[in-house]
Amino acid sequence: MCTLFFYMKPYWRVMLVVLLTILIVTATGLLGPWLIRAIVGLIADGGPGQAGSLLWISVGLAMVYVVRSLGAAGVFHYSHVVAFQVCRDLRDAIHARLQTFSPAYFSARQSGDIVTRVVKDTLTLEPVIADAVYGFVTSFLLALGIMVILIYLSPVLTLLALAPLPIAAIVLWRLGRHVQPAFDRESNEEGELSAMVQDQVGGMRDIQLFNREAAETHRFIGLSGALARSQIRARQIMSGFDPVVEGAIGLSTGLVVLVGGRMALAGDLPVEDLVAFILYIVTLYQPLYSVVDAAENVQRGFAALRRINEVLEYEPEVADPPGGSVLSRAHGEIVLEDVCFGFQPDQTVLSGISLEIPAGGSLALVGHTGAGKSTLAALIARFYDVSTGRITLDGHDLRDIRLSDLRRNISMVQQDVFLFNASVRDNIRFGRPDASEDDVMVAARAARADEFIDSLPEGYDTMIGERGVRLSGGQKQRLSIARAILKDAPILILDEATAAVDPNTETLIQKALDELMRHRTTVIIAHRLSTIRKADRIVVLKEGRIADTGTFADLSSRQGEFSLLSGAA
Ligand SMILES: Nc1ncnc2c1ncn2[C@@H]1O[C@H](COP(=O)(O)OP(=O)(O)OP(=O)(O)O)[C@@H](O)[C@H]1O
Repeated sequence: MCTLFFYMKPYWRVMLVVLLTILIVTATGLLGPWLIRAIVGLIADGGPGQAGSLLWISVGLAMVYVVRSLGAAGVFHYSHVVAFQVCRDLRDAIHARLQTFSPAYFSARQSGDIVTRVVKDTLTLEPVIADAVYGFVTSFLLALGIMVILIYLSPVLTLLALAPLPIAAIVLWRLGRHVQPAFDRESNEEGELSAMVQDQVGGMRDIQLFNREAAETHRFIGLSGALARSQIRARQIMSGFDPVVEGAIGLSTGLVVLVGGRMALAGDLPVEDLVAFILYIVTLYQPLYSVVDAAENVQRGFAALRRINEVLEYEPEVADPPGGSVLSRAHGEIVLEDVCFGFQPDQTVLSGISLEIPAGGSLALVGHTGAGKSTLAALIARFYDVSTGRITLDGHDLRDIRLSDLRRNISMVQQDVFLFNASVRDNIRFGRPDASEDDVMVAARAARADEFIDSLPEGYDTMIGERGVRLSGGQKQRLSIARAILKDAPILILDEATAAVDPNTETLIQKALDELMRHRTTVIIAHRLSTIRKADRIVVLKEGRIADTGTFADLSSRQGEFSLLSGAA
């Protein structure tokens, strides 16, 4: 709830307008039955002189309802103005927060669930802010005003009229306690369903290739059915609310008519006061009605807010150091001192790694699959923090350098290339949005990507589809190399950068990469040992430890782990 108020605060002026309008709506709501009371009084008194007064009160009554409806329109409009803006701010905040999380956060969660939190959960709060918050304020003010009037009209009848209220409130509260877990379950299942659809859409080729359509449909139907059951269960509990309120109104009105009617017959209560009393009781229970109506939104809103807060309050494993040192362009000396790391506390992926890569030097990491090569590269880019030991860049512990400065100094070409659903040009420009058209073309040429780009229907303007689906694996890899070339960072990490291209193209790209590596500190990960021949130093990793190290010539002449890998290559 605090989160909600925090995000509503900037809109206090508009909220003040809404509050003033609510006062108008409340005042006119109280005035309506009062004028009807006056009309009944006039009629009861009778006599020829009453016709003029009747006209004026009728006009007044009509005016009251016109003003009330205009006020209600104002409340509706401005409350939604606030609500949608608060939702937008929350959405922006949660999205901005996600940008600061390390890969550990994303690998532990389903992307569809994260999308649901950003897009859907934030919108679930809209009716809470627009209707519920103002609904509660209006209801409270209206109830307060009516109580004053009722006591003024007849304290005894007021007591009778209010008798069912505590019972109704207790029953509603007890029902409400069951609704919240039902809505929590519903929200979580919605997230799971989105995640499943996202997963299935991404993996549709494999689903079809392995003939898993029926099984996946069955899985979907299972979760979809569970969601429907949760939704029905929550509404089933909610359906108990209406009869409670209706029952309370009925009981209250019945008691007032019985006792108030006898009082009127005995001449102890003017008939117009009895009429007004009955009208006010219905109006008094009306707020209870809107509270009940709003309750569903509020319960759903709370469930959504909990999921939003989980993201907003999540402490990223890798964070900017407070007052971290500023690093403009690094020389590129990287040192690993007795580094150990595991993705989970009880897991060891790398242990006892000590390495030095001088500025401008190149280091190749080789080893069997799963040896920890990509993990080591990820530690240098500080996607994760080391468990023990430390990594330094130009003598600074990575944890002391501002993340944006560190990442600005690193270009990475990864095995699993990620491209955005944008034009070829924008994808190459991703790391340097201000790059000129010429710079983009020079980078594309250096990565041997220019030829295939020119053959695309719209050249550099061609949209490449989600994750670059309209390109081949080798084309994607060349675009990602062009992107790294354009970024022009002093540290280059090539993680199987040429694995997806044919041998001829690989030779061409290798030339471009050799050129690129010349002035940069480079970490190369490759299974094809031919690509690391020129590295200053090669480190052989085995089960997360350094098994051997030396130049290509050194290692080739020894009968160690490297020769086993060469044999495999
Ligand atoms: N996000 C993760 N969470 C948990 N364990 C992981 C994660 N990523 C990798 N691992 C594990 O860490 C180990 C090292 O993986 P890594 O990707 O570094 O190996 P690699 O040497 O680069 O392999 P390859 O040559 O196949 O790319 C593996 O056992 C892998 O299962």
